[in-house]
Amino acid sequence: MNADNDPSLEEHIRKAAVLVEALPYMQSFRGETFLIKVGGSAMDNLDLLRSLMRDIVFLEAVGVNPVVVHGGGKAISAAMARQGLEPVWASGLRVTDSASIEVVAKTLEDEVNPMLVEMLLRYGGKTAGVKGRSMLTGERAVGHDDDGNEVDLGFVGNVTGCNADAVRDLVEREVVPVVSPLASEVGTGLPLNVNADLAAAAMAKELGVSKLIYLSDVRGLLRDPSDPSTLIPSVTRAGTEALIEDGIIKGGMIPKVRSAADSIEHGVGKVHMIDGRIPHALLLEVFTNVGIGTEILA
Ligand SMILES: Nc1ncnc2c1ncn2[C@@H]1O[C@H](COP(=O)(O)OP(=O)(O)O)[C@@H](O)[C@H]1O
Ligand SMILES: CC(=O)N[C@@H](CCC(=O)OP(=O)(O)O)C(=O)O
Repeated sequence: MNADNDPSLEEHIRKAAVLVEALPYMQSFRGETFLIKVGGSAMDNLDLLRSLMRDIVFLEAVGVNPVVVHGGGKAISAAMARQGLEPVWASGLRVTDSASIEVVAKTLEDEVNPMLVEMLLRYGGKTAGVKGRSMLTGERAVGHDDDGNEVDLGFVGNVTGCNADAVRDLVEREVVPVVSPLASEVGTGLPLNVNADLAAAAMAKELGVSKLIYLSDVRGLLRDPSDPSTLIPSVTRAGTEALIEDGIIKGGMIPKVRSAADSIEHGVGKVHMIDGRIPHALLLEVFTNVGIGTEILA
């Protein structure tokens, strides 16, 4: 049969060509570990979330070792509202009292984590949910109000230690770990609520991954957060500090970027910040040279 006069065959040939275009990327990433942080804001649309989980299964099938750390800030706020609890924030972190930490743990470990595991399984992935607090240790974080006064954040932690042996073990068995962002308090063993970006960066450092990929609801780092056309495609670690000093990077983006920069200083190859609202954002970023988000380099 001649492809010239068979449009359906031409379409199949085009699809094969798309696969082959990804070959050099697949060859260079084979055997590498990517830490993928899925933010709560990338979970708004369940169809897109399922599609993202399928892309993660795809990565695993072509030889990459994906490790997932998830957030779930929006789900926590919704669960708190159902219990009549009002979310309070300081320094971009949720002030977490003893009633709230129960909601945080239940939402992240018993709802969001199993949902992601279930989605990965549905696409034929091998996967296991992992409680962050079985690996991460932390100490109480201190927040600040707008006037710079210290705020007691309750059961909120900074990560001080990470024993990722359980995750390495899963990766070696080609199982995709899905990790929830809580830590055990040093000394007491109490659960601490950890910002998921910080948990992801700590694990990325410990695992020495080649890529740390943040999926959120913005195109990437923007010069003007309200204007997607101001995307910063590439920035160095030092460049991010300048963007913070200039007030371009604000709010919850500050801990994300600082922890990302710190992870690069400690051996992580590259950080990508991409928009989970774009279908196949992850595959586009990794397997093409389109570069749809922001990359942070050494
Ligand atoms: N310079 C910036 N570029 C992009 N987003 C920014 C910037 N400064 C602040 N932001 C805010 O950071 C948010 C993303 O961070 P965050 O809320 O922590 O996401 P997630 O919960 O998905 O991890 C964006 O929705 C945006 O409002
Ligand atoms: C201390 C703190 O703020 N913890 C976060 C943990 C979840 C998270 O970080 O979720 P996202 O990635 O969706 O923002 C919280 O309670 O919302």
